[in-house]
Amino acid sequence: MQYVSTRGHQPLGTFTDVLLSGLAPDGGLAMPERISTFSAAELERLRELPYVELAYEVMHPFISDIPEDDLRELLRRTYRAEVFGSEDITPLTALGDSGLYLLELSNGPSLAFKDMAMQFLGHAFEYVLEREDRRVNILGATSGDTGSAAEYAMLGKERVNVFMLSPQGRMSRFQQAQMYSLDEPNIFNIAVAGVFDDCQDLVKAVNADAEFKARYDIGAVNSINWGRVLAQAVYYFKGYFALNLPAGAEADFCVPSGNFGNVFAGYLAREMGLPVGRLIVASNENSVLHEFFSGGVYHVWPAERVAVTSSPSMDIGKASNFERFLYLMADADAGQVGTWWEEVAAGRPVDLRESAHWAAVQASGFAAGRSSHADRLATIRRVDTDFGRLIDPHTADGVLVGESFKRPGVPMVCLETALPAKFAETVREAVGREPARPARFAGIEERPRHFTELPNDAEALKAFIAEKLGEWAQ
Ligand SMILES: Cc1ncc(COP(=O)(O)O)c(C=O)c1O
Ligand SMILES: N[C@@H](CCOP(=O)(O)O)C(=O)O
Repeated sequence: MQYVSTRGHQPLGTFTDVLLSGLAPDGGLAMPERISTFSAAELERLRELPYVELAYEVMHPFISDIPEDDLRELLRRTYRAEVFGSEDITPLTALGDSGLYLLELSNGPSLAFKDMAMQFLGHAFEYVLEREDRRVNILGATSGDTGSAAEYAMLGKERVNVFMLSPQGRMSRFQQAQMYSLDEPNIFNIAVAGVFDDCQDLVKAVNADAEFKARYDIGAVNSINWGRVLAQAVYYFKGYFALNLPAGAEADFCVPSGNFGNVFAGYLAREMGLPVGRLIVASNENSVLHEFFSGGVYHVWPAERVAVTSSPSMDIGKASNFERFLYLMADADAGQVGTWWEEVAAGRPVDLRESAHWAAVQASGFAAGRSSHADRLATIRRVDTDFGRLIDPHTADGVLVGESFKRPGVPMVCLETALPAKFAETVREAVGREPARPARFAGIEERPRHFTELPNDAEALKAFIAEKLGEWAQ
């Protein structure tokens, strides 16, 4: 399988090429040249498979350059009960007889759904770098969860350094402590004076400097990396099959969203033939995605408009993977995507209302809703009281919006994107008690912190990376 850029259509190589290179040279995102699909009979065959086998079936059509046995071994190493808490890996829990379900994605090392793909990336990077005798410097941006998931996945990996940008003061205390308490030679935490979108723009600016990128072997672990999206598609299959529906019956999914990676993975699963009816995008107060799906205009929010909320990982005004979605809505017309993204870069709206693309969006199964702090608190409280289940603020946004789109007779699977322990302040405010936390995180907020403060400036970041890497040579 070959990959192309959403903007230029130039060949980007095969899976391992895009795994290591992150952004395309023209600033676009990697997409497979076609999306392989499962027939109804093939889907029936997948129904009973354990997670590792299911992951293999979903992912291998997109990975032509890792031998089958090696890919199976990488997946076996990744999706283990010791790492994800159960043989099931992503258990599905019914919320009473409401027809709502929680797909548990947050039982991995960092207590957020990011581990589901990031643990795979950790093993895949190690495998490919060893095979090619190379090293990589990962540059990432986090609003709180990608950072710790990436750092935990890359801990002790000799061929990988991680430079992780986070928005100073905009994450929960637990999220900050998870990252900043690490004192490892290959991990560099950088607190940027700005919002998550500034951090993401810095990552893109450094990637756009072809000379610097090549010289320092810069790679990516955000969902701009296709490997993340592909590995995330697997749990939609797992969640769907766990519902035990008759062949072909639809299920809807509701996804707390920010950078649009998770819900895009759901769309990929739908495009591959999984009977997903509707994909519901749940936003918090930073509702740029809700604005698009309800009005047809994508207009990124500038940093000063992005609010600090109690579901901070979704405090995003510019959703990276939206580009992949619009690429598909434009029928893989990379020229059109390039034109749209010139508008996005200039801060101007992309208005699809009068175009055929809007009809494509409306036929895509997407819908969107949004939530507020008060909604979040009420939902955490209600789910706790009615179903005896404590959920985190992001999952609460998903449950609230999911409920509002629930169709009679069609199950609504809400993705649990983090555990409440990561957001104790808000959970305490909602239910008046402390969420449980695994013993390994006891007192984490009190541990010494290791991070560097930098301005929102690409040159300062490049200077920092260059200083840390010294005379970098493969
Ligand atoms: C807990 C949590 N929920 C939801 C999201 C939003 O997911 P996405 O960026 O894939 O849309 C994030 C961050 O990405 C997150 O960390
Ligand atoms: N919410 C994320 C933001 C980055 O998302 P990604 O899926 O593109 O890595 C975070 O917690 O860091």
